[in-house]
Amino acid sequence: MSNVNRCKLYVITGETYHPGRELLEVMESAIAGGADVVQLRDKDAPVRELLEKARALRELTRKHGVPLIVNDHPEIALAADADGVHLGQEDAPIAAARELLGPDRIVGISTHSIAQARAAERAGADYIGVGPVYPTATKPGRAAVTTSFVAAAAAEIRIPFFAIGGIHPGNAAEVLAAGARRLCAVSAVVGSPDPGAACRELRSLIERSERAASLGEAAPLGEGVNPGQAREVKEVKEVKKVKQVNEVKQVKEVTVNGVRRTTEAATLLELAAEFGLADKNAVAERNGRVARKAIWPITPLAGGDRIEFVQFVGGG
Ligand SMILES: Cc1ncc(COP(=O)(O)OP(=O)(O)O)c(N)n1
Ligand SMILES: Cc1nc(C(=O)O)sc1CCOP(=O)(O)O
Ligand SMILES: [Mg+2]
Repeated sequence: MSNVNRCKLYVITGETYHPGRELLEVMESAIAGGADVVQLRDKDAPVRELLEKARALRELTRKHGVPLIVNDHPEIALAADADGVHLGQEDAPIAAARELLGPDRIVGISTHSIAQARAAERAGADYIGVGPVYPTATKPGRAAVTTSFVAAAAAEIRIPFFAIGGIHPGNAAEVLAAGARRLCAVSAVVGSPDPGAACRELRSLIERSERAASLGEAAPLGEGVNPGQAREVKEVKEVKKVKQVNEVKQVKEVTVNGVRRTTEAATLLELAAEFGLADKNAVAERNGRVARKAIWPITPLAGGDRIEFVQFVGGG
């Protein structure tokens, strides 16, 4: 079965957003635009109808090599041979879904606080939803968790997380800057007259944020970045470094704004979170080089590092 690690743009069905257009046509357009994981979510359909939709989406997603997740119903996920199930905090427990679906299918869960995110990771979830980042008509009445939860998840959670809730091309950059590497959307995609175009916009923002993340860190203050091969080599090195630091949490001594302290933070974002800066308008310097906020999640910390944080207040 598939894994979600490689997935960046998660699109969930929402038929009320596209009256007069077929489910399969809308989702095929989303996939063509770059949706790389799809969820069947239908809160109103009777079970038999839900199973039919799941089977139809299974055929479509299989044709395109995209994982299919079924919302709420592990048994329908199994019957339709979907790749996995998405659970909410009030749905079946992760362990029960895992028992039914086995070790290879995907079990994801919604989280609305860092405590729930930690619990999901401990319980063996394959991924979590982090949201709703913004208020959304798709989930009325649920309070927004804001980008501060995104930043906290980026600093701490090691399984993949998808930021969800009110995300659209106009605010996705803010969510990505807070540390999200994966986005999830319903209305912005399936409610768009051109779901493929909406996905292309979201994907291009994700890819731009990834590029910014891997480019920025090596640039000394005021100096440009060399394009081409050097960049690719550096990207690979950065990813390897972050993987290594994420595997082993080490106590290290660093100097922050001139003051020595010990920390277990593995990345600049984790260190920023210790100072309450993860969701603030701030910039950092690491060993004399500017590290823009977009790259904090992938900037490793090493013992002896000298970090300067500058927080901007009142727009200045
Ligand atoms: C990827 C993803 N994240 C969150 C949700 C919401 O799940 P839940 O809280 O169970 O609410 P419903 O979708 O069931 O109304 C999701 N479906 N997918
Ligand atoms: C179904 C759902 N779950 C959420 C959560 O935070 O758990 S937010 C959400 C709705 C997402 O839809 P849209 O992209 O239209 O805002
Ligand atoms: Mg649910």
